[in-house]
Formats: sequence, structure tokens, C-alpha cells
Amino acid sequence: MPVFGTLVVVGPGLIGSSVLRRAKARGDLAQRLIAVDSSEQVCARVRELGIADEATTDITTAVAQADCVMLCVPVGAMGAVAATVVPAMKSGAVLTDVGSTKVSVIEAITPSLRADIAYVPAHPMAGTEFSGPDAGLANLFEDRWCLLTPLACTTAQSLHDIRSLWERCGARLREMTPSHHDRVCAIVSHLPHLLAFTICGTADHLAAETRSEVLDFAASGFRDFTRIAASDPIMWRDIFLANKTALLEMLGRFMEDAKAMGRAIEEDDTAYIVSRIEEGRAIRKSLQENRQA
Ligand SMILES: NC(=O)c1ccc[n+]([C@@H]2O[C@H](COP(=O)([O-])OP(=O)(O)OC[C@H]3O[C@@H](n4cnc5c(N)ncnc54)[C@H](O)[C@@H]3O)[C@@H](O)[C@H]2O)c1
Ligand SMILES: O=C(O)C(=O)C[C@]1(C(=O)O)C=C[C@@H](O)C=C1
Repeated sequence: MPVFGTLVVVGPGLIGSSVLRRAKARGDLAQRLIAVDSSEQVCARVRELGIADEATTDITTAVAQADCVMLCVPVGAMGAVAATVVPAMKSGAVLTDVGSTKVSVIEAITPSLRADIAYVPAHPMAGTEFSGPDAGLANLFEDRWCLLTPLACTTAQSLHDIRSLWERCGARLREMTPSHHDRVCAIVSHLPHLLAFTICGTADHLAAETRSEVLDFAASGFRDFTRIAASDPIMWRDIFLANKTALLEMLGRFMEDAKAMGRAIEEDDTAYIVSRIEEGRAIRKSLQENRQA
């Protein structure tokens, strides 16, 4: 039995097209799949890939047919998209989103909400450095966490249905408050991206200044940073600005710890250096045991 009659995915990029692929592959997420994108090129590609029953730029006509609308656009676009989508939705339908930040997305969407539309904010903690409809994978969410931040306007039925949808995508589910979500993601996702973009920039500037070949020797350690540094600039600009408070708090904590490591190196404090490295190794091991690495 499908969770929804018609599921409309707005923004069938990496995340949206992964949901569509999973829905096509299983057949029990929704009876009918509609992809909506502001780009006609993206819609044409979705049609070629055959991952939706319909792909259109006509957002209001599409969402009027939806039992569930899933917003998969960059977090900075969520408010404007919701302002167009919500008035056109039919009574009793469910609105959900996959944004990487929750407080700002909820604040942006809330002014458009209606009493007869249930809203379930969600965030699948899975992705890659690639974007667009070609980047999606039917198994992207397998064994990954999907974080849900239910609100007063999240009915029990809508929460149950969105939980079922993500379970059928293979995800593990956890519920938390939006502000807790943003602090957690600031440290495990947003700060690592900030560090990756920064270290690549620093190495690149050094190479330019010294006209040297430093980057030619960027083999394994540095290469691992370059994977996430290849991520989409618009998506990450939006996330950094949307989660400013939590991200700056984590950046401050990180800078204190990095300075402490610097002092330990300066002072040949071997015990401190070893204990921090051992902490890092223990975290990697626990992720592996939890099948997250
Ligand atoms: N990439 C990840 O690793 C990841 C993981 C979890 C959640 N997210 C979140 O999912 C969302 C989508 O990320 P993605 O990586 O799939 O992005 P993406 O760039 O692959 O896809 C976004 C799509 O939205 C479309 N779009 C943009 N503005 C639009 C608008 N106003 N109306 C209609 N369509 C519009 C774009 O044309 C594009 O096709 C973001 O909110 C992001 O924070 C991303
Ligand atoms: O694996 C990656 O490349 C990702 O960037 C995925 C990642 C993450 O940082 O873990 C990125 C943003 C999301 O909101 C969720 C997942």
C-alpha cells in the first residue's frame, strides 16, 4: 500500500531525485510521482531519466494534485517556494522539506502555513559532493539517519506517513527539536565543510604565492578534504548563512581546540598531542561500528 497518492518533489536534484528513484524502484512510496523544477533543463532531464510520471515547471498546477509536497530546494529558497506552494495545495495534504538547517527553514515556511496543511520538517543525513538530477541514487539513504523536527502543526498522521516514507527509503529515524538539530549539524556537517573549503583555499593561495607545486603532491590526506570541498556553492552559502549562530559557536570551539593543539606542539606536550589523536581514532572506530563510515 503506497504511503501517498501523489507525491510532488520540488527540486529534483541530488536529494529529490534520490527520493524519486527510490519511489520508482519500490512503488510503495506513492502511486504517482511529479517532479517540479524552476529549470526547464532539469525537467527535461528528469523526463529522460524516467524517474517521475511527470516533470513540469508549472508549480501551482502540480502541487494542487499533491497528497504530499516535498521541498528539496536550497535552504535559502524554501520560504519563497513555500509561499507559492502552500496556497495552491489541497486541504489535508502534507508539506515536508529536506533542508540541511531546520530553525531557519521552519521560520521561512511558517508564515505561509495553513491550518489544514500539516508540515513535517525533515533532514536526511546523506549526500555526496554532486548535485542535480543525474547525481541521485536509489540507495542514498540506506542505513543513514533522517532527522525529524516535528512541530505543533505536525499531526500524528502526517508524522507517521513521513516516517514511513523515509523508512521505505532505508533510513534510520530520530526526532529532535529544530535548535538541537542545528547545533548537531553545525558540528558534524557544516563545520567540516567550512574547514574543507578553507583548507583548499589556503593551500591554493600558498601555491599561487610561492608559485610552487604544493597541490601536485596532495595525495590522500588532502584529497579527502577536496571531496567535500567540491560541493555546490549555492547550497553551502545558504547553509552557512542559515545556521550562522550554531556554526559560529562550533567554529569558535574548534579554533580554541586548534590553538591548544598548536600550543602543545610548540611546547612538545606529547601527552596532549597523543590524547587528541587517540580521540580522533576512537571516533572513526565508533562510526565504523555504527556502519556510518
Ligand atoms: N547535497 C546534500 O548532501 C544534502 C543532503 C541532505 C539535505 N540536503 C538539502 O537538500 C536540498 C537540496 O539539495 P541538493 O543537494 O539536492 O541540491 P541540488 O542542487 O542537487 O538540487 C536542487 C534543485 O532545486 C532546484 N531549484 C532551486 N531553486 C528552485 C525554485 N525556487 N523552485 C524550484 N526549483 C528550484 C534546482 O534547479 C535544482 O534542480 C537543500 O535544501 C539541501 O540543504 C542536501
Ligand atoms: O557526504 C557528503 O558529501 C555530504 O556532504 C553529506 C552531508 C554531510 O555533511 O554529511 C551534507 C549535507 C547534508 O545536509 C547532509 C549530509
